[in-house]
Amino acid sequence: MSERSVLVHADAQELAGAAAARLLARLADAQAARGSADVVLTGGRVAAAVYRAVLADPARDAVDWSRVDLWWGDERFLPAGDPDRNETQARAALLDALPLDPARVHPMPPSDGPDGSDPELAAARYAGELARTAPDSTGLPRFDVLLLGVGEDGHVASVFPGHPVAAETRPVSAVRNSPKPPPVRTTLTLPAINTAAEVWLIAAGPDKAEAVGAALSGSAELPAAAVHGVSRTVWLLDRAAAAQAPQSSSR
Ligand SMILES: O=C(O)[C@H](O)[C@@H](O)[C@H](O)[C@H](O)COP(=O)(O)O
Repeated sequence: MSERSVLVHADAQELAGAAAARLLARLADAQAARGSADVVLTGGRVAAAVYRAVLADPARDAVDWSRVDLWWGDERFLPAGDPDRNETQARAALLDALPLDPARVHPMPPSDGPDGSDPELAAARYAGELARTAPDSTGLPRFDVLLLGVGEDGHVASVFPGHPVAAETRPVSAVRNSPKPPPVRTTLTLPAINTAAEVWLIAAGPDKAEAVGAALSGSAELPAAAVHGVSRTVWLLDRAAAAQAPQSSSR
């Protein structure tokens, strides 16, 4: 049964530093155990703060970045290099400064890539890339850590409450009419997210308090309430985002 931890930090800066330190330790442990590590990145302001904190953390050298596979949980379906792409923002915040193996960095396809402006084809292409590195018949790599931000509406990745993508069973899906701009995206779906060994939900600020509180209370209609790691689910919050968390949850 998946274990849940809820860790509350004084503010967004402390949260980002703690999440970064935890991520580096987890990647180093995965490499010690199996020689490599797979991490799934997400987008948004909080995630970008975590990436910057990883760059600033001296412990980043404890990870052999040439043996890390980087995936994305979702992407805005925009041309390569667009400043609004999650990949562009992750590269600027961290990735371009790391000695990564380019063959092990797996961005979701851009809208000017081989599939042109068809997000369904782009989603299928990414599913194929995932399957190519899968160690078994699941069609997915062994994700050691899958990072998620949390939207004010309780979305994670690009899985939005009440949107058809929330019921999708294929591992990767196109998203049209996203309530959060831009309107077209690609995303891992809830079943794919829930194959990760550890799922980390990272949220900061008062505007997330209601969604975080509802998700931790088990509000079934929220994607943030529906995600869990196979071995561990970790909520990394600042005090403002944890303000409505049920008391029993904080530890
Ligand atoms: O593409 C995206 O926008 C993200 O993947 C999205 O899921 C994000 O993580 C949340 O909306 C939280 O964003 P903030 O951390 O900026 O509030």
